[in-house]
Amino acid sequence: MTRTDADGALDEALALVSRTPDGGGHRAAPWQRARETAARAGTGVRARTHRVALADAHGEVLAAPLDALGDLPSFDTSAMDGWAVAGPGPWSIRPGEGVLAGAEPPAPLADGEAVRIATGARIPVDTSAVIRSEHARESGTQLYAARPVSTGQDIRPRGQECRSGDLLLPAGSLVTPAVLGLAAAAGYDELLTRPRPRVEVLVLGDELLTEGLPHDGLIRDALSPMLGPWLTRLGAEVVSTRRLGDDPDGAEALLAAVTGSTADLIVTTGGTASGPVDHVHPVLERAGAELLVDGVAVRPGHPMLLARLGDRTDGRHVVGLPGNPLAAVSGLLTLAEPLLRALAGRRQRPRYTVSVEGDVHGHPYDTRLVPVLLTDEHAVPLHYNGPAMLRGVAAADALAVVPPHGVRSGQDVEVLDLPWASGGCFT
Ligand SMILES: Nc1nc2c(c(=O)[nH]1)N[C@H]1C(S)=C(S)[C@@H](COP(=O)(O)OP(=O)(O)OC[C@H]3O[C@@H](n4cnc5c(N)ncnc54)[C@H](O)[C@@H]3O)O[C@H]1N2
Ligand code: MOO
Repeated sequence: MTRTDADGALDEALALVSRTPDGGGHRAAPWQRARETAARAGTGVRARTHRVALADAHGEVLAAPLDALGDLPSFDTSAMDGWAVAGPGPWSIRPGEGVLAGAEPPAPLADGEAVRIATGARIPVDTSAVIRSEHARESGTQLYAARPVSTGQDIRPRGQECRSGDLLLPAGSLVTPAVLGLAAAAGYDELLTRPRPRVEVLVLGDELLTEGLPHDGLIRDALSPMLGPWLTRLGAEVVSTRRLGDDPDGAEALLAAVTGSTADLIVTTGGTASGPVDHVHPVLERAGAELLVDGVAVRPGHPMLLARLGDRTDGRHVVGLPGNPLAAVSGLLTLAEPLLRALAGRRQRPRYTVSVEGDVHGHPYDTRLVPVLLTDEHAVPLHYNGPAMLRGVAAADALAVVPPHGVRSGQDVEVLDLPWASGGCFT
Protein backbone atom coordinates (compact mmCIF):
# COMPACT_ATOMS: atom_id res chain seq x y z
CA MET A 1 0.00 0.00 0.00
CA THR A 2 1.33 3.43 -0.88
CA ARG A 3 0.59 6.06 1.69
CA THR A 4 0.44 9.72 0.84
CA ASP A 5 1.46 12.84 2.71
CA ALA A 6 -2.24 13.37 3.39
CA ASP A 7 -2.37 10.03 5.24
CA GLY A 8 0.66 11.19 7.18
CA ALA A 9 -0.93 14.49 8.07
CA LEU A 10 -3.99 12.59 9.29
CA ASP A 11 -1.86 10.28 11.46
CA GLU A 12 -0.07 13.24 12.92
CA ALA A 13 -3.35 15.05 13.59
CA LEU A 14 -4.79 11.92 15.25
CA ALA A 15 -1.69 11.59 17.37
CA LEU A 16 -1.97 15.21 18.50
CA VAL A 17 -5.47 14.63 19.89
CA SER A 18 -4.59 11.21 21.16
CA ARG A 19 -4.33 11.81 24.87
CA THR A 20 -7.50 11.91 26.86
CA PRO A 21 -8.23 15.14 28.79
CA ASP A 22 -7.37 13.55 32.15
CA GLY A 23 -3.94 12.71 30.85
CA GLY A 24 -4.66 9.00 31.13
CA GLY A 25 -4.84 6.45 28.28
CA HIS A 26 -3.42 6.71 24.78
CA ARG A 27 -4.98 6.47 21.41
CA ALA A 28 -2.74 3.77 20.09
CA ALA A 29 -1.61 3.84 16.46
CA PRO A 30 -1.78 0.53 14.59
CA TRP A 31 1.68 -1.06 14.57
CA GLN A 32 2.34 -0.82 10.82
CA ARG A 33 1.08 2.74 10.69
CA ALA A 34 3.36 3.73 13.58
CA ARG A 35 6.33 2.38 11.64
CA GLU A 36 5.30 4.32 8.54
CA THR A 37 4.91 7.50 10.58
CA ALA A 38 8.41 7.04 12.01
CA ALA A 39 9.88 6.45 8.55
CA ARG A 40 8.09 9.49 7.14
CA ALA A 41 9.32 11.65 10.02
CA GLY A 42 12.91 10.70 9.11
CA THR A 43 12.39 11.22 5.39
CA GLY A 44 11.10 14.73 6.06
CA VAL A 45 14.35 15.90 7.66
CA ARG A 46 16.69 17.74 5.29
CA ALA A 47 19.62 15.45 4.48
CA ARG A 48 23.09 16.33 5.77
CA THR A 49 26.16 15.24 3.84
CA HIS A 50 29.85 14.97 4.56
CA ARG A 51 33.00 13.93 2.76
CA VAL A 52 34.75 11.06 4.50
CA ALA A 53 37.77 8.83 4.01
CA LEU A 54 36.81 5.44 2.57
CA ALA A 55 37.55 3.71 5.86
CA ASP A 56 34.97 5.88 7.64
CA ALA A 57 32.21 5.54 5.04
CA HIS A 58 31.26 1.93 5.82
CA GLY A 59 27.55 1.62 6.64
CA GLU A 60 26.72 5.13 5.40
CA VAL A 61 24.76 5.96 2.26
CA LEU A 62 26.20 7.59 -0.88
CA ALA A 63 25.03 11.21 -1.15
CA ALA A 64 26.27 11.47 -4.74
CA PRO A 65 26.49 8.95 -7.58
CA LEU A 66 29.70 6.92 -7.72
CA ASP A 67 30.99 7.70 -11.22
CA ALA A 68 33.96 6.01 -12.85
CA LEU A 69 36.96 8.35 -12.57
CA GLY A 70 38.71 6.48 -15.39
CA ASP A 71 38.56 3.27 -17.41
CA LEU A 72 38.65 -0.06 -15.54
CA PRO A 73 40.86 -1.86 -16.12
CA SER A 74 42.92 1.18 -16.98
CA PHE A 75 45.17 -0.81 -19.35
CA ASP A 76 44.90 -4.05 -21.32
CA THR A 77 45.90 -6.69 -18.80
CA SER A 78 46.59 -10.38 -18.67
CA ALA A 79 43.86 -12.46 -17.01
CA MET A 80 46.20 -15.41 -16.45
CA ASP A 81 49.78 -16.42 -15.70
CA GLY A 82 51.20 -17.74 -18.97
CA TRP A 83 52.42 -16.38 -22.28
CA ALA A 84 51.55 -13.35 -24.39
CA VAL A 85 51.83 -14.39 -28.02
CA ALA A 86 51.60 -12.58 -31.37
CA GLY A 87 50.21 -14.33 -34.45
CA PRO A 88 49.95 -18.07 -35.05
CA GLY A 89 52.33 -20.51 -33.27
CA PRO A 90 54.73 -21.95 -32.66
CA TRP A 91 56.40 -18.86 -31.16
CA SER A 92 59.96 -18.01 -30.31
CA ILE A 93 60.37 -17.19 -26.64
CA ARG A 94 61.72 -13.78 -25.72
CA PRO A 95 64.56 -14.29 -23.24
CA GLY A 96 64.35 -12.81 -19.74
CA GLU A 97 61.99 -12.95 -16.75
CA GLY A 98 58.92 -11.82 -18.72
CA VAL A 99 56.32 -9.16 -17.93
CA LEU A 100 55.28 -8.70 -14.30
CA ALA A 101 52.32 -6.86 -12.76
CA GLY A 102 53.19 -3.23 -12.00
CA ALA A 103 56.34 -3.30 -14.15
CA GLU A 104 57.41 -0.82 -16.82
CA PRO A 105 55.53 -1.02 -20.16
CA PRO A 106 56.82 -4.07 -22.06
CA ALA A 107 58.28 -3.80 -25.55
CA PRO A 108 55.82 -4.64 -28.38
CA LEU A 109 55.71 -8.26 -29.53
CA ALA A 110 56.92 -9.17 -33.01
CA ASP A 111 54.81 -11.56 -35.07
CA GLY A 112 55.66 -15.13 -33.97
CA GLU A 113 57.09 -13.99 -30.64
CA ALA A 114 56.01 -15.08 -27.11
CA VAL A 115 56.85 -13.53 -23.75
CA ARG A 116 56.15 -14.93 -20.28
CA ILE A 117 53.48 -12.81 -18.56
CA ALA A 118 51.92 -12.66 -15.08
CA THR A 119 48.25 -12.14 -14.19
CA GLY A 120 47.59 -8.40 -13.96
CA ALA A 121 50.62 -7.43 -16.06
CA ARG A 122 50.37 -4.98 -18.96
CA ILE A 123 49.82 -6.66 -22.32
CA PRO A 124 52.59 -5.86 -24.83
CA VAL A 125 51.43 -3.98 -27.92
CA ASP A 126 50.50 -6.33 -30.82
CA THR A 127 49.73 -9.29 -28.53
CA SER A 128 46.99 -11.44 -30.10
CA ALA A 129 46.28 -13.76 -27.13
CA VAL A 130 47.41 -15.00 -23.73
CA ILE A 131 47.99 -18.72 -23.31
CA ARG A 132 47.74 -20.09 -19.77
CA SER A 133 50.97 -21.72 -18.61
CA GLU A 134 49.21 -25.10 -18.21
CA HIS A 135 48.07 -24.95 -21.86
CA ALA A 136 51.53 -24.31 -23.34
CA ARG A 137 54.68 -26.41 -23.75
CA GLU A 138 58.23 -25.05 -23.96
CA SER A 139 60.75 -26.82 -26.15
CA GLY A 140 64.12 -25.09 -26.16
CA THR A 141 63.50 -21.53 -27.34
CA GLN A 142 60.15 -22.47 -28.92
CA LEU A 143 56.64 -22.34 -27.40
CA TYR A 144 53.83 -24.68 -28.53
CA ALA A 145 50.13 -24.37 -27.70
CA ALA A 146 48.51 -27.51 -26.27
CA ARG A 147 45.07 -26.48 -27.54
CA PRO A 148 43.61 -24.07 -30.13
CA VAL A 149 44.23 -20.37 -29.43
CA SER A 150 41.56 -17.77 -30.15
CA THR A 151 42.32 -14.10 -30.69
CA GLY A 152 41.98 -12.03 -27.53
CA GLN A 153 41.72 -14.98 -25.16
CA ASP A 154 42.57 -14.28 -21.50
CA ILE A 155 43.15 -10.58 -22.19
CA ARG A 156 41.08 -8.14 -20.12
CA PRO A 157 40.75 -5.15 -22.42
CA ARG A 158 40.98 -1.63 -21.05
CA GLY A 159 37.50 -0.36 -20.06
CA GLN A 160 35.98 -3.87 -19.85
CA GLU A 161 34.31 -3.09 -16.49
CA CYS A 162 33.66 0.60 -17.03
CA ARG A 163 34.56 3.62 -19.10
CA SER A 164 35.45 6.97 -17.56
CA GLY A 165 32.24 8.73 -16.51
CA ASP A 166 30.09 5.58 -16.34
CA LEU A 167 27.65 5.42 -13.43
CA LEU A 168 28.92 2.71 -11.10
CA LEU A 169 26.32 3.17 -8.33
CA PRO A 170 23.50 5.67 -7.83
CA ALA A 171 23.21 8.08 -4.91
CA GLY A 172 21.38 6.37 -2.07
CA SER A 173 23.42 3.16 -2.25
CA LEU A 174 24.53 1.68 1.05
CA VAL A 175 28.32 1.68 1.44
CA THR A 176 28.95 -2.02 2.00
CA PRO A 177 32.37 -3.67 2.10
CA ALA A 178 31.89 -4.47 -1.61
CA VAL A 179 31.22 -0.79 -2.36
CA LEU A 180 34.39 0.19 -0.46
CA GLY A 181 36.32 -2.24 -2.65
CA LEU A 182 34.75 -0.90 -5.85
CA ALA A 183 35.38 2.72 -4.82
CA ALA A 184 39.03 1.95 -4.07
CA ALA A 185 39.45 0.06 -7.35
CA ALA A 186 37.96 3.06 -9.16
CA GLY A 187 40.47 5.41 -7.52
CA TYR A 188 38.41 7.07 -4.79
CA ASP A 189 40.09 8.15 -1.53
CA GLU A 190 36.97 9.82 -0.09
CA LEU A 191 33.22 9.53 -0.56
CA LEU A 192 30.38 12.02 -0.21
CA THR A 193 27.93 10.32 2.13
CA ARG A 194 25.08 10.97 4.52
CA PRO A 195 26.46 10.81 8.06
CA ARG A 196 25.04 8.39 10.58
CA PRO A 197 22.27 9.98 12.63
CA ARG A 198 23.61 11.06 16.04
CA VAL A 199 21.74 9.58 18.99
CA GLU A 200 21.77 10.44 22.68
CA VAL A 201 20.37 7.82 25.10
CA LEU A 202 18.78 8.84 28.42
CA VAL A 203 17.92 6.05 30.84
CA LEU A 204 15.40 7.08 33.50
CA GLY A 205 14.86 5.39 36.85
CA ASP A 206 15.90 5.54 40.50
CA GLU A 207 15.74 1.78 40.93
CA LEU A 208 18.65 1.02 38.60
CA LEU A 209 22.01 -0.43 39.63
CA THR A 210 25.04 -0.25 37.36
CA GLU A 211 26.84 -3.26 38.89
CA GLY A 212 26.42 -6.31 41.10
CA LEU A 213 23.38 -8.37 41.99
CA PRO A 214 19.88 -6.93 42.31
CA HIS A 215 19.01 -6.27 45.96
CA ASP A 216 16.52 -4.47 48.20
CA GLY A 217 14.02 -3.74 45.41
CA LEU A 218 16.75 -2.37 43.17
CA ILE A 219 17.42 -3.99 39.76
CA ARG A 220 20.26 -3.94 37.28
CA ASP A 221 19.97 -1.42 34.45
CA ALA A 222 19.53 -3.77 31.48
CA LEU A 223 18.98 -1.03 28.92
CA SER A 224 22.20 1.03 29.01
CA PRO A 225 24.39 -1.93 28.02
CA MET A 226 21.90 -2.99 25.34
CA LEU A 227 20.80 0.18 23.60
CA GLY A 228 24.16 1.68 22.58
CA PRO A 229 25.35 -1.37 20.63
CA TRP A 230 21.86 -2.04 19.29
CA LEU A 231 21.46 1.51 18.00
CA THR A 232 24.92 1.28 16.48
CA ARG A 233 23.80 -1.85 14.64
CA LEU A 234 20.82 0.15 13.39
CA GLY A 235 23.23 2.62 11.80
CA ALA A 236 23.37 5.32 14.48
CA GLU A 237 26.34 7.10 16.00
CA VAL A 238 25.62 6.94 19.74
CA VAL A 239 27.12 10.09 21.23
CA SER A 240 26.30 9.39 24.89
CA THR A 241 24.29 7.23 27.27
CA ARG A 242 23.32 8.87 30.58
CA ARG A 243 21.17 7.90 33.55
CA LEU A 244 18.69 10.36 35.04
CA GLY A 245 16.72 10.04 38.27
CA ASP A 246 12.95 10.00 38.66
CA ASP A 247 13.01 13.01 41.02
CA PRO A 248 12.27 16.63 40.01
CA ASP A 249 16.00 17.17 39.33
CA GLY A 250 15.83 14.23 36.92
CA ALA A 251 12.85 15.80 35.19
CA GLU A 252 14.71 19.13 34.87
CA ALA A 253 17.78 17.33 33.53
CA LEU A 254 15.54 15.54 31.02
CA LEU A 255 14.05 18.87 29.93
CA ALA A 256 17.52 20.39 29.56
CA ALA A 257 18.69 17.41 27.53
CA VAL A 258 15.63 17.38 25.29
CA THR A 259 15.79 21.10 24.58
CA GLY A 260 19.60 21.47 24.49
CA SER A 261 20.80 18.34 22.74
CA THR A 262 22.37 18.62 19.32
CA ALA A 263 21.68 14.95 18.56
CA ASP A 264 19.32 14.03 15.70
CA LEU A 265 17.50 11.63 17.99
CA ILE A 266 17.10 11.37 21.74
CA VAL A 267 16.08 7.93 22.97
CA THR A 268 14.64 7.82 26.48
CA THR A 269 13.78 4.71 28.44
CA GLY A 270 11.17 4.41 31.18
CA GLY A 271 8.74 7.00 32.41
CA THR A 272 6.41 6.67 29.42
CA ALA A 273 3.36 5.40 31.35
CA SER A 274 1.20 7.42 33.68
CA GLY A 275 2.82 6.68 37.04
CA PRO A 276 3.54 9.44 39.58
CA VAL A 277 7.17 9.82 38.43
CA ASP A 278 6.64 9.20 34.69
CA HIS A 279 8.16 12.43 33.41
CA VAL A 280 8.42 11.89 29.68
CA HIS A 281 5.04 13.24 28.58
CA PRO A 282 5.07 16.32 30.85
CA VAL A 283 8.65 17.15 29.84
CA LEU A 284 7.85 16.84 26.13
CA GLU A 285 4.86 19.10 26.63
CA ARG A 286 7.03 21.70 28.41
CA ALA A 287 9.58 21.44 25.59
CA GLY A 288 6.86 22.22 23.03
CA ALA A 289 7.40 18.88 21.30
CA GLU A 290 4.85 17.58 18.82
CA LEU A 291 3.73 14.00 19.51
CA LEU A 292 3.71 12.09 16.21
CA VAL A 293 3.01 8.72 17.79
CA ASP A 294 1.62 8.47 21.31
CA GLY A 295 1.12 4.80 22.09
CA VAL A 296 1.12 1.92 19.62
CA ALA A 297 -1.24 -1.05 19.41
CA VAL A 298 1.55 -3.52 20.02
CA ARG A 299 2.42 -5.87 22.90
CA PRO A 300 4.77 -5.48 24.55
CA GLY A 301 5.63 -1.84 24.30
CA HIS A 302 2.32 -0.06 23.86
CA PRO A 303 3.26 3.15 25.76
CA MET A 304 6.12 3.93 23.30
CA LEU A 305 6.10 7.37 21.68
CA LEU A 306 7.68 9.47 18.96
CA ALA A 307 7.89 13.26 19.18
CA ARG A 308 9.40 16.02 17.09
CA LEU A 309 11.15 19.14 18.34
CA GLY A 310 11.23 21.95 15.82
CA ASP A 311 9.95 21.86 12.30
CA ARG A 312 9.60 19.01 9.83
CA THR A 313 12.73 19.66 7.79
CA ASP A 314 15.15 20.80 10.52
CA GLY A 315 13.58 19.10 13.53
CA ARG A 316 15.08 16.67 15.98
CA HIS A 317 13.21 13.64 17.29
CA VAL A 318 12.57 11.90 20.59
CA VAL A 319 11.71 8.21 20.81
CA GLY A 320 10.35 7.30 24.24
CA LEU A 321 10.88 3.60 24.95
CA PRO A 322 8.94 1.95 27.78
CA GLY A 323 11.05 0.83 30.74
CA ASN A 324 10.18 -2.87 30.60
CA PRO A 325 13.16 -4.29 28.70
CA LEU A 326 11.33 -6.30 26.00
CA ALA A 327 8.88 -3.41 25.62
CA ALA A 328 11.95 -1.20 24.98
CA VAL A 329 13.12 -3.63 22.28
CA SER A 330 9.67 -3.45 20.73
CA GLY A 331 9.89 0.36 20.64
CA LEU A 332 13.37 0.20 19.18
CA LEU A 333 12.18 -1.92 16.25
CA THR A 334 8.83 -0.19 15.82
CA LEU A 335 9.89 3.47 15.98
CA ALA A 336 13.68 3.91 16.21
CA GLU A 337 14.58 1.52 13.39
CA PRO A 338 12.41 3.09 10.65
CA LEU A 339 13.25 6.61 11.81
CA LEU A 340 17.02 5.94 11.80
CA ARG A 341 16.81 4.17 8.47
CA ALA A 342 15.10 7.16 6.90
CA LEU A 343 17.41 9.70 8.58
CA ALA A 344 20.39 7.79 7.22
CA GLY A 345 18.82 7.58 3.75
CA ARG A 346 18.82 3.78 3.72
CA ARG A 347 16.19 1.73 1.89
CA GLN A 348 13.84 -0.60 3.70
CA ARG A 349 14.82 -4.23 3.36
CA PRO A 350 12.12 -6.30 1.67
CA ARG A 351 9.57 -7.55 4.20
CA TYR A 352 9.23 -11.31 4.39
CA THR A 353 7.20 -14.03 6.04
CA VAL A 354 8.08 -17.42 7.48
CA SER A 355 5.77 -20.25 8.47
CA VAL A 356 5.47 -20.54 12.21
CA GLU A 357 6.02 -23.82 14.06
CA GLY A 358 3.29 -24.16 16.70
CA ASP A 359 0.26 -22.00 17.45
CA VAL A 360 0.97 -18.49 18.74
CA HIS A 361 -1.81 -16.84 20.63
CA GLY A 362 -2.62 -13.24 19.82
CA HIS A 363 -3.79 -10.17 21.68
CA PRO A 364 -7.50 -9.45 21.04
CA TYR A 365 -6.80 -6.08 19.37
CA ASP A 366 -3.07 -5.44 19.21
CA THR A 367 -0.13 -6.81 17.26
CA ARG A 368 2.26 -8.97 19.29
CA LEU A 369 6.01 -9.08 18.73
CA VAL A 370 7.29 -12.50 19.75
CA PRO A 371 10.95 -13.58 19.79
CA VAL A 372 11.57 -16.50 17.41
CA LEU A 373 14.41 -18.73 16.32
CA LEU A 374 14.70 -19.12 12.56
CA THR A 375 15.36 -22.60 11.25
CA ASP A 376 15.73 -23.45 7.54
CA GLU A 377 11.95 -23.64 7.20
CA HIS A 378 10.23 -22.22 10.24
CA ALA A 379 10.00 -19.51 12.85
CA VAL A 380 10.02 -21.22 16.24
CA PRO A 381 8.48 -19.06 18.98
CA LEU A 382 10.54 -18.75 22.14
CA HIS A 383 9.30 -18.72 25.72
CA TYR A 384 10.13 -16.04 28.26
CA ASN A 385 8.67 -13.36 26.03
CA GLY A 386 6.98 -11.25 28.74
CA PRO A 387 7.49 -7.46 28.65
CA ALA A 388 10.00 -7.51 31.52
CA MET A 389 12.04 -10.44 30.14
CA LEU A 390 15.05 -10.53 27.85
CA ARG A 391 15.63 -14.29 28.09
CA GLY A 392 13.62 -15.05 24.94
CA VAL A 393 14.98 -12.25 22.74
CA ALA A 394 18.57 -12.96 23.81
CA ALA A 395 18.24 -16.39 22.17
CA ALA A 396 16.28 -15.13 19.16
CA ASP A 397 17.10 -14.45 15.51
CA ALA A 398 14.02 -12.33 14.85
CA LEU A 399 10.71 -11.07 16.20
CA ALA A 400 7.54 -12.51 14.69
CA VAL A 401 4.78 -9.97 14.00
CA VAL A 402 1.71 -11.77 15.31
CA PRO A 403 -1.59 -10.18 14.23
CA PRO A 404 -4.57 -9.82 16.60
CA HIS A 405 -6.09 -13.22 17.45
CA GLY A 406 -2.83 -15.02 16.74
CA VAL A 407 -1.61 -17.51 14.14
CA ARG A 408 -1.98 -21.28 13.78
CA SER A 409 0.93 -23.61 13.29
CA GLY A 410 2.02 -23.60 9.63
CA GLN A 411 0.64 -20.13 8.87
CA ASP A 412 2.99 -17.46 7.57
CA VAL A 413 3.99 -14.54 9.81
CA GLU A 414 6.07 -11.49 9.01
CA VAL A 415 9.41 -11.56 10.83
CA LEU A 416 11.71 -8.69 11.72
CA ASP A 417 15.33 -9.82 11.66
CA LEU A 418 17.43 -8.80 14.61
CA PRO A 419 20.35 -6.82 13.19
CA TRP A 420 23.03 -9.35 14.13
CA ALA A 421 21.03 -12.29 12.73
CA SER A 422 20.49 -10.65 9.33
CA GLY A 423 24.24 -10.14 8.93
CA GLY A 424 23.84 -6.36 8.66
CA CYS A 425 26.69 -4.00 7.81
CA PHE A 426 27.03 -2.42 11.19
CA THR A 427 29.35 -4.67 13.11
N1 LIG B 1 -1.56 2.45 34.91
C1 LIG B 1 -0.79 1.94 33.96
N2 LIG B 1 0.38 1.43 34.30
C2 LIG B 1 1.17 0.91 33.34
C3 LIG B 1 0.75 0.89 32.01
C4 LIG B 1 -0.49 1.48 31.69
O1 LIG B 1 -0.91 1.51 30.51
N3 LIG B 1 -1.21 2.02 32.69
N4 LIG B 1 1.54 0.32 31.07
C5 LIG B 1 2.43 -0.72 31.54
C6 LIG B 1 3.32 -1.06 30.49
S1 LIG B 1 2.67 -2.02 29.27
C7 LIG B 1 4.63 -0.74 30.50
S2 LIG B 1 5.66 -1.30 29.27
C8 LIG B 1 5.19 0.08 31.54
C9 LIG B 1 5.91 1.25 30.93
O2 LIG B 1 6.46 1.89 31.95
P1 LIG B 1 7.39 3.14 31.84
O3 LIG B 1 7.86 3.37 30.47
O4 LIG B 1 6.73 4.25 32.53
O5 LIG B 1 8.66 2.61 32.63
P2 LIG B 1 8.92 2.54 34.17
O6 LIG B 1 7.67 2.62 34.94
O7 LIG B 1 10.00 3.47 34.46
O8 LIG B 1 9.47 1.06 34.25
C10 LIG B 1 8.68 -0.04 33.93
C11 LIG B 1 9.42 -1.30 34.39
O9 LIG B 1 10.63 -1.43 33.72
C12 LIG B 1 11.72 -1.47 34.63
N5 LIG B 1 12.84 -0.73 34.06
C13 LIG B 1 12.87 0.59 33.77
N6 LIG B 1 14.06 0.91 33.27
C14 LIG B 1 14.81 -0.20 33.26
C15 LIG B 1 16.14 -0.48 32.87
N7 LIG B 1 16.96 0.49 32.39
N8 LIG B 1 16.60 -1.75 33.00
C16 LIG B 1 15.79 -2.73 33.49
N9 LIG B 1 14.50 -2.52 33.85
C17 LIG B 1 14.01 -1.26 33.76
C18 LIG B 1 11.19 -0.78 35.86
O10 LIG B 1 11.90 -1.15 37.01
C19 LIG B 1 9.75 -1.26 35.87
O11 LIG B 1 9.68 -2.56 36.40
O12 LIG B 1 4.21 0.60 32.38
C20 LIG B 1 3.20 -0.31 32.79
N10 LIG B 1 2.36 0.36 33.70
O1 MOO C 1 3.63 -2.77 26.73
MO1 MOO C 1 4.15 -3.16 28.23
O2 MOO C 1 5.38 -3.22 27.27
O3 MOO C 1 3.29 -4.65 27.93
O4 MOO C 1 4.98 -4.16 29.17
